[in-house]
Amino acid sequence: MIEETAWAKLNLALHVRGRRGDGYHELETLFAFVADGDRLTLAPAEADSFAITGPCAAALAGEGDNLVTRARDLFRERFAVNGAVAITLDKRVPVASGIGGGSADAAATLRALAAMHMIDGGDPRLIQCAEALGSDVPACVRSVIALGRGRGEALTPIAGMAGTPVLLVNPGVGVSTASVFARWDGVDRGAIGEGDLLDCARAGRNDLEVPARALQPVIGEVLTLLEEQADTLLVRMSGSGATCFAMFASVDARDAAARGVAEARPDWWRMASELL
Ligand SMILES: C[C@@](CO)(OP(=O)(O)O)[C@H](O)COP(=O)(O)OP(=O)(O)OC[C@H]1O[C@@H](n2ccc(N)nc2=O)[C@H](O)[C@@H]1O
Ligand SMILES: Nc1ncnc2c1ncn2[C@@H]1O[C@H](COP(=O)(O)OP(=O)(O)O)[C@@H](O)[C@H]1O
Repeated sequence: MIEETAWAKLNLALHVRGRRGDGYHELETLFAFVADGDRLTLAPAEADSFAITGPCAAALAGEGDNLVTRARDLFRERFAVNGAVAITLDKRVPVASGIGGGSADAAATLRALAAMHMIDGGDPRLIQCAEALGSDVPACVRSVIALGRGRGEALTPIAGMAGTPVLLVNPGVGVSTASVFARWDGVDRGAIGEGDLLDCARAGRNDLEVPARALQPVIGEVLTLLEEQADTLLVRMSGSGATCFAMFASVDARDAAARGVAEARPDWWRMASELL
């Protein structure tokens, strides 16, 4: 049996640089990953099966299609391997929430199947599978801090900030990534700078915040609540929202903020963790 964590993805900065002819947008983004997320379990079996459990499972219950089974099928096709597999997805992060839940699940499935078939994690066919499954999936396969370009798949790993305490907060509303991109105003506000990661992130922005807030104004309340917490290093919305995060100078500051958020908004989803 193989267990994999689908580490949740954060965009420390997300600059939209232009619209492309293929329906995607040209991005520059600082990807980071959280040491927690959904959990995948895979085991060889007599017949294929797929079960979803966990606190956020209900949001996916009605959907026949899942990025996990798509990743499984594509992997088998590209690597020409057989063998049934029983997969369980413990869904712990909210669906359609800007932290790459589905992308991270697909990536974890690819990593687990590669391990099961003794295929190297850097095999170009694995990266091709990832690119075919979604713009964020290649970054999620590697799950290291990286600058992403293109539609997010062209990656340059960068150093810094592993272990930084982080708090993720979601107000319980799903946001469609395609709808948020469609509302971007088309203005290129410039590149991400070079140098220290935290300085670059702080000087950067999330260009999808304005369009996401237009669809879900509650995102503004999440950002305000996080900004009110003590000792934050960076407060920002991730991806196309609605999850926002704060990075902290200490574990104590993060834990105090988690208590503060729980008290103010007991109905909002929270995850206290640290950067990978
Ligand atoms: C915005 C980001 C930032 O990391 O994250 P999430 O909000 O999804 O977490 C990503 O670019 C999302 O990546 P991913 O979720 O893999 O998107 P895909 O399945 O490839 O595309 C979904 C839709 O988003 C839009 N899209 C996505 C990526 C991109 N560079 N330009 C786009 O315009 C397109 O409308 C596309 O049809
Ligand atoms: N394993 C999965 N987890 C989450 N969403 C999934 C999964 N498989 C398919 N989806 C679909 O992908 C959509 C985007 O979900 P998700 O990847 O969580 O978005 P985001 O990257 O914005 O957090 C969902 O609305 C859902 O319909």
